[in-house]
Amino acid sequence: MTTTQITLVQIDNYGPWTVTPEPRREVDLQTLQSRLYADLCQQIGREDGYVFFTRFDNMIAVTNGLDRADHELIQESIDNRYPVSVSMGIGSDASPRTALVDATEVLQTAGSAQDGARTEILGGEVLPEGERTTEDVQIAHFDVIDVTGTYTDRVDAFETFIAIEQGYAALMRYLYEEHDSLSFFVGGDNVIAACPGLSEPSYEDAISHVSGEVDVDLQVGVGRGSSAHDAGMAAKHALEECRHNGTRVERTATADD
Ligand SMILES: Nc1nc2c(ncn2[C@@H]2O[C@H](COP(=O)(O)OP(=O)(O)OP(=O)(O)O)[C@@H](O)[C@H]2O)c(=O)[nH]1
Repeated sequence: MTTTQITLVQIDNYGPWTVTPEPRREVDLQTLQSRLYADLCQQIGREDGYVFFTRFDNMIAVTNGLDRADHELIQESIDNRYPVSVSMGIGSDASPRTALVDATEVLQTAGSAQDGARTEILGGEVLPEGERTTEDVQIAHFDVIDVTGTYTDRVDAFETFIAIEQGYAALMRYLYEEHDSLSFFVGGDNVIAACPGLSEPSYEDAISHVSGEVDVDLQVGVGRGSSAHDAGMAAKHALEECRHNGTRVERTATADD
């Protein structure tokens, strides 16, 4: 069984900050957001977690292996170096969807995202070290089959962008509603999903659904591990197997098999 630890990272009181004392230059906000995301990638990644930019003001991380002190250190470091601070809510569950619901509740219970008095909240429980297993995280790494030949080298860049985004939208909704999974666009033609312990037919169904709905053809590599990094690397290797074998779904074997 999987147990995904999810951390919701929310910039404190960001809405008011973007317009106080008057609206700030958009390019400066974009620079701040992308630097903060890169920073979190590095700090969470150092502990083998993954973070996804999501809406930038709210970012979602898979943080199996990060304890409370790791979270605190990241918050302190951000506070010391940025004009904004971040709050973090943590949740753990077999279902990534439920883990995120729990993580979200931690912050919502503490107050509004636009409450100037609610800053640097850290709440929720991390997975106790003794309860972690080598199969806690399941990561699925999707990409569009031959995006280069079908889109990038053939149609204009915006047509390609629309096709990729539509594939992403169809996939994220299907995996969320049918399989409690959280999917994130990570650039190029790639989507990474944090999933519960799904079997191969579930992935085949997801790929067929996206193909039927928006005519975008996907392949997926699936991996398990004790952390997002471990599971994600296994998924990348499995995706290479898809490319090598011409298959749609490849999954590294797990103890559940
Ligand atoms: N984030 C991320 N992006 C990747 C990765 N691999 C490729 N990309 C991106 O995806 C784009 C397309 O690369 P590929 O998916 O290898 O190209 P393709 O033409 O679809 O070829 P096949 O995947 O072999 O069908 C690249 O330009 C990168 O932007 C990855 O592991 N992670």
